[in-house]
Amino acid sequence: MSEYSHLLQPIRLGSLQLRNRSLMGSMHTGLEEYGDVSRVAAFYAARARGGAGLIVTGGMAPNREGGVLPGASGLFSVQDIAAHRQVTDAVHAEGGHIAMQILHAGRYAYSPDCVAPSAIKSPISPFAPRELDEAGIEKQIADIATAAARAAEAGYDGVEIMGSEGYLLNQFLVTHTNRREDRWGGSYENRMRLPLEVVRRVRAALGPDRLLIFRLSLIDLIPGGSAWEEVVQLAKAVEAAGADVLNTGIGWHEARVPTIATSVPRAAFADLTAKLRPETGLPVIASNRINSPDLAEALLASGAADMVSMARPWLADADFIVKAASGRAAEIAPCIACNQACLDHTFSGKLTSCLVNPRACHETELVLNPAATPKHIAVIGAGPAGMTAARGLAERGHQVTLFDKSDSLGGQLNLAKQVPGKEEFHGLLRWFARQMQHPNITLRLGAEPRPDDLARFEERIIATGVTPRDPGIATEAGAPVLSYIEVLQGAPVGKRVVVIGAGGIGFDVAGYLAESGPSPTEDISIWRREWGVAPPWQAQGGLVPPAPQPAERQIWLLQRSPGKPGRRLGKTTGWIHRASLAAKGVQMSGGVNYEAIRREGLEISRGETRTEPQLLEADTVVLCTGQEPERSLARQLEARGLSFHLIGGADVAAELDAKRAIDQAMRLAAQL
Ligand SMILES: Cc1cc2nc3c(=O)[nH]c(=O)nc-3n(C[C@H](O)[C@H](O)[C@H](O)COP(=O)(O)O)c2cc1C
Ligand code: SF4
Repeated sequence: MSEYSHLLQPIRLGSLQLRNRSLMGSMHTGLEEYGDVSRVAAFYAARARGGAGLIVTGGMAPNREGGVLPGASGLFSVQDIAAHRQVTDAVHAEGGHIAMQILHAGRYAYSPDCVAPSAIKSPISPFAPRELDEAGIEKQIADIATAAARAAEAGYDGVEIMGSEGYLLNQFLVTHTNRREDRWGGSYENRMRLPLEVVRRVRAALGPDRLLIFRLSLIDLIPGGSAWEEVVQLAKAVEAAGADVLNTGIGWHEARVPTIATSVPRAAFADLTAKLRPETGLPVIASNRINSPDLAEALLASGAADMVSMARPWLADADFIVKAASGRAAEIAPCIACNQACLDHTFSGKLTSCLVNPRACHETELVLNPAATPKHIAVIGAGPAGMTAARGLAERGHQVTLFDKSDSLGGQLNLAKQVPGKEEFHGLLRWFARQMQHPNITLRLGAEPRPDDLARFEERIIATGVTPRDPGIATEAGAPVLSYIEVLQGAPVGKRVVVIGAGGIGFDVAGYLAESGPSPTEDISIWRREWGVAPPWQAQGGLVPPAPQPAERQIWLLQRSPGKPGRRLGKTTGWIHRASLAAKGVQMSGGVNYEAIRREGLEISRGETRTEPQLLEADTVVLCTGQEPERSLARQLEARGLSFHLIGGADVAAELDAKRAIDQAMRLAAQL
């Protein structure tokens, strides 16, 4: 029997028989708007081939006013059906099943034409919505039902109605956004009316045989959000209205609690799904931060859910289930929940991909074909760029020798994994190490090759990474200065610390120094206290006041440029880092000039006018002032007349950027 016997067990949902219990959760990738349906079809077909039991598409708008963005994809007319048919055919040809998600964004639509139950602007949108009148409400319901009928015609096995994350249906449910006094507002019965009417009409449009999934918000994480009893009441009513399955939705987009970031403990919300399961007769699906077959299996075995949704893990590895089912779980590329190439891209209007798998959403164009002429290739530097290049080249049939001067693989990933909230890097390093066990890769760790050693290779790839940049600040002899590398390698640090540089590394170092005791990511009760998530799920919206966190150290995090520190942090994660450090008492400040590092601390002045110097007393000053490309070997090769390719930090080292490094390495490996 497989170690994943629960995960791989078939399940019947409505009249649909699925081959296993894994659901690829809905993700709007931006591919749909690219205008090349074959790429969308290839993206989903790869996941069907990789064993996904059921795929749910990214949210499709039922009409123009309901689109997340003005150009958002949808099923607006019968003309759109043929394009969607290509996608469903491609998935079915691989033995998979696919449902289309219908998402009406309501006041979250980034458009001046957005609509909502009441004219209350969302804090995350510049547009105030128009309050729907009776006819407007009927139009939205009818458009959603029509989209469902078209989905059935396009060959989808069913639809998922997006009822969570603060979109239109969710907006009707809570008084936070629904102040109506007609039959669509007021009592909870009235506020439930729209979602329930949508379910009834979608069921009628689909007929009895297609699947109807309702994505239900189990915890809104906003003030005035639904209470648990209301969630249960809605679940029962949705069942009675004709849904087949309940999928878990967590938190509104405007919530100030992280719900999918890497610092969120794995399966942090699965106990909500477990609590809902006995309340209805419907199968339930757990979601959020479930990223390994072991965890999915454990949840199913414990009876927490009937199926497990994984969204981003299917970006990181299109062969998730095939690998799990064939004893190759260790080869599954792990989603580290960084959001850097997926959600951050979506929110910047860029095509989604994946930091660990740059082929995600580039299936047709970034292909590792067998090499026409296999070569002997040296890769110098075993960080993420070097390892990605080595593996890609090896898969294509090249013979690769991978050198690194240190005794271990991973380069700067070994530092990242020390940071509380970045525990996923341990798994990423294990996966990379496993990837290097390829018959075409020879590892030469603890080796610093000289140009003469490299002359015999047909290609040379320099991935030697970075060295910390010297910021050129006047420094008194004996001043207590450390580099971020020394700190993350465990050098002793005092109780009063100034961190110079508020980029990603500065934030990581401040977080590392501010945390004593167990990491909240590894202890869910600490995490809940830190973010004010109510453990017994009784509080309205699931929120309680966060517990104050005693500060172990006095920490300053400074940056030279004026304005908000950490502006270049991830679009969807920057606020989490700022809020987390603020809660730990870290003082963040921009517009700071570093005058001198003294034995007593850091002397600063402020602003362009350079105010009177002030001494920030500190026992340790930590430099997080950027990096320089490490190119000494490249220069030696140049002098020797040997050609080479530069990748990763050795090429561009403005800020450590594993996403760019891995993408660049993979593209080079595909070309050589
Ligand atoms: C790039 C991206 C786009 C998403 N788009 C949608 C969407 O259109 N509809 C939806 O219900 N959820 C969407 N989600 C949320 C996912 O379905 C899922 O709930 C979330 O990623 C947490 O699950 P995971 O940890 O398995 O990724 C999106 C997530 C990502 C990363
Ligand atoms: S970019 Fe990061 S969060 Fe997104 S799928 Fe890849 S590893 Fe996961």
